[in-house]
Amino acid sequence: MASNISTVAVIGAGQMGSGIAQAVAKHGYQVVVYDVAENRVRESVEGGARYFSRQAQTGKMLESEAQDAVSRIRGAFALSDLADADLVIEAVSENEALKTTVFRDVSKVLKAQAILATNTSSLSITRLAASTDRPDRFLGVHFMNPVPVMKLVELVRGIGTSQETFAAAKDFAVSIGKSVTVSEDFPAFIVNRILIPMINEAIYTLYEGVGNVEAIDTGMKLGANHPMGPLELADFIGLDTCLSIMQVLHEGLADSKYRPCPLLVKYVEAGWLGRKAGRGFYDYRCDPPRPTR
Ligand SMILES: CC(=O)CC(=O)SCCNC(=O)CCNC(=O)[C@H](O)C(C)(C)COP(=O)(O)OP(=O)(O)OC[C@H]1O[C@@H](n2cnc3c(N)ncnc32)[C@H](O)[C@@H]1OP(=O)(O)O
Ligand SMILES: NC(=O)C1=CN([C@@H]2O[C@H](COP(=O)(O)OP(=O)(O)OC[C@H]3O[C@@H](n4cnc5c(N)ncnc54)[C@H](OP(=O)(O)O)[C@@H]3O)[C@@H](O)[C@H]2O)C=CC1
Repeated sequence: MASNISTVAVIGAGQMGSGIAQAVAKHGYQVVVYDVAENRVRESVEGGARYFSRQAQTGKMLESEAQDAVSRIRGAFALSDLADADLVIEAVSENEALKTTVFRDVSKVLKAQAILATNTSSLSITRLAASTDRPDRFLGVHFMNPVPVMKLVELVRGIGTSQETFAAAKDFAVSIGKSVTVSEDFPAFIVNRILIPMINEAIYTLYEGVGNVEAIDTGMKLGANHPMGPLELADFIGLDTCLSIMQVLHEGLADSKYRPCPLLVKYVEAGWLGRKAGRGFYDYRCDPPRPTR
């Protein structure tokens, strides 16, 4: 475990917050998970129990280790329950106004020395830091989905992030078994600057009728050895998140090559957000999932 960090709070109990809680609890930290939706908190804690039970069943953890890990994740139903956190990882939806409101509210209950980290996929770390009471103790700690499986964490300093904060976050990421890369604070950082325009291009390829969903995904899986096709991956990430990232790239870099595909906009407007909504480029209510185009 990293020195000076024993309790980690996760705000936002969606797919990323829940995965972060599992990865962190697995490595000995106490974890507190908070979400505005109480049912999400319960589902996240239950999801953690299922994850560790599978780890024990498949021999990846001893039964006793798995049970200990489960007991380290607790749900929180008020921000005041996060008061003893040494590190807070914010993983609410990719919306700047929402995130700054969360930082303002949580700052009131945190210890002065607590580190505040954001799992944002694209937003300016410096600008988010400026909305907090601790820009020196603020940074981007960008996990990849699914968190328990993916090896990388991208670290991003804001202009005011202190060296101590950066070093503590790096030690923490390494202590939970992740490899670290460092990105400068530019829209969407490194991984998403490259990955999400590729996904957007796949959606244009669909929009312009070059190929259907199946042809595009099969092409990239078998032709480029990607583990998931780009449309399957977009559904996995969440189409709302993909659109937000494209908008940040488009506005932040002022280059038309980042224009979000109108079909992506349409799917998000329809509420077809991908796997988490039951429908996106595939309909997950069918088994196996059926392409929607
Ligand atoms: C948007 C952003 O800001 C940044 C991002 O995250 S971009 C997205 C980055 N992620 C990717 O690109 C993921 C691409 N996809 C993959 O790598 C793979 O399809 C995958 C790892 C998700 C699944 O791999 P797979 O071989 O097809 O499936 P499967 O055999 O079922 O799973 C492999 C392992 O992952 C585990 N796994 C799969 N999904 C999981 C999840 N959601 N949570 C926990 N574990 C999971 C499985 O349990 C399995 O573990 P074991 O090997 O220990 O049994
Ligand atoms: N999806 C991905 O592949 C990746 C996403 N990220 C980033 O992680 C963050 C979360 O993404 P993801 O987990 O996919 O999104 P999800 O939509 O799965 O989860 C977001 C969660 O935040 C909750 N929430 C909304 N407002 C608040 C609030 N005020 N306080 C607490 N919780 C709130 C949402 O609740 P409700 O649904 O009720 O609104 C939801 O449970 C985003 O910044 C995203 O860019 C980073 C890496 C990869």
